[in-house]
Amino acid sequence: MSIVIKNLCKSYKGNLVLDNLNLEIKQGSLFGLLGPNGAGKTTLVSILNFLVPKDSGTALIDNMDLDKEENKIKSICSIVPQTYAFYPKLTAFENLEFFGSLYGLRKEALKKRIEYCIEVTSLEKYINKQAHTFSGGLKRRLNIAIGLLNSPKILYLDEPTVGIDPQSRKYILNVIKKINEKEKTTIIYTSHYMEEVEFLCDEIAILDKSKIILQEKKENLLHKNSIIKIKLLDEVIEVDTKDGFDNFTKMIAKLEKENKRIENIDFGYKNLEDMFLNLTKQDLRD
Ligand SMILES: Nc1ncnc2c1ncn2[C@@H]1O[C@H](COP(=O)(O)OP(=O)(O)OP(=O)(O)O)[C@@H](O)[C@H]1O
Repeated sequence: MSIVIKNLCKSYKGNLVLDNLNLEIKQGSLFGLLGPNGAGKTTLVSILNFLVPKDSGTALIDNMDLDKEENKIKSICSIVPQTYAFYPKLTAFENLEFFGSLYGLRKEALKKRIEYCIEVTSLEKYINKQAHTFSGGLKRRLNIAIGLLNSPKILYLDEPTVGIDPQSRKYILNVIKKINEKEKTTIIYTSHYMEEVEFLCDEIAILDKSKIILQEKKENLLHKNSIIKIKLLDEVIEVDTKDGFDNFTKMIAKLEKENKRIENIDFGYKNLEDMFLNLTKQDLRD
């Protein structure tokens, strides 16, 4: 279930949020969408889920046109929003039953799907408790369980680990990995937590100032991280240190022996966060 976005534009009252945005997400990908506050991540995800209208541009979801196949697209997609999307006074089970019935699930099919969603998110002990009594981590898990009810082929998760402790975060990340691996669900994951995205995603894009400023496979990004550039007077030597620093120390010794003068050494980005801050610059966003 691939996603192909072309020249997507969106403004809110003259404030340009998405400017001719182009993006491709492959089927089965665990795709990390990063960006500073206000970059437009939620707007993009909301447009793809018919929650916000676009101004112009096209999007194909599994080869279906966003402008023409709303119902079919809705039937294969699901969004787990940043905010809690359930009724606090209902129990977890009642919430799942209610939202499952909105998807047209009935009787045995509904029961089976609810059981699956409860199992994946380990909510067994809490299904008869009212949702407002849940901890932050449990609320997030219930949000995800609801998002899985329609067996989505594409699942959008908008900052699903905000405000929860490291244990719950780790648990939720593993749940998401499992869904991607077992059900081959394409996952679009927005987050501010770089280490989460580094752990979870196989491809990463950064949205900043209304454009995609980087899209790369994670392995390529990590490979770039391991490259040290030694700048001489008239050449740049790249040393890959992914297997350790032996190559680097050998190269330095060789250059010394050859009496080559080193002008500068660029150690690259320390990690994804370092790269993110470098690319999006460090100024504070509103
Ligand atoms: N309904 C709206 N009306 C007017 N402006 C909006 C609306 N929704 C979002 N915006 C503005 O659009 C810009 C992008 O917001 P959006 O929520 O899409 O960004 P984001 O990348 O998801 O941010 P965050 O990481 O803080 O959640 C922001 O400047 C925001 O203030």
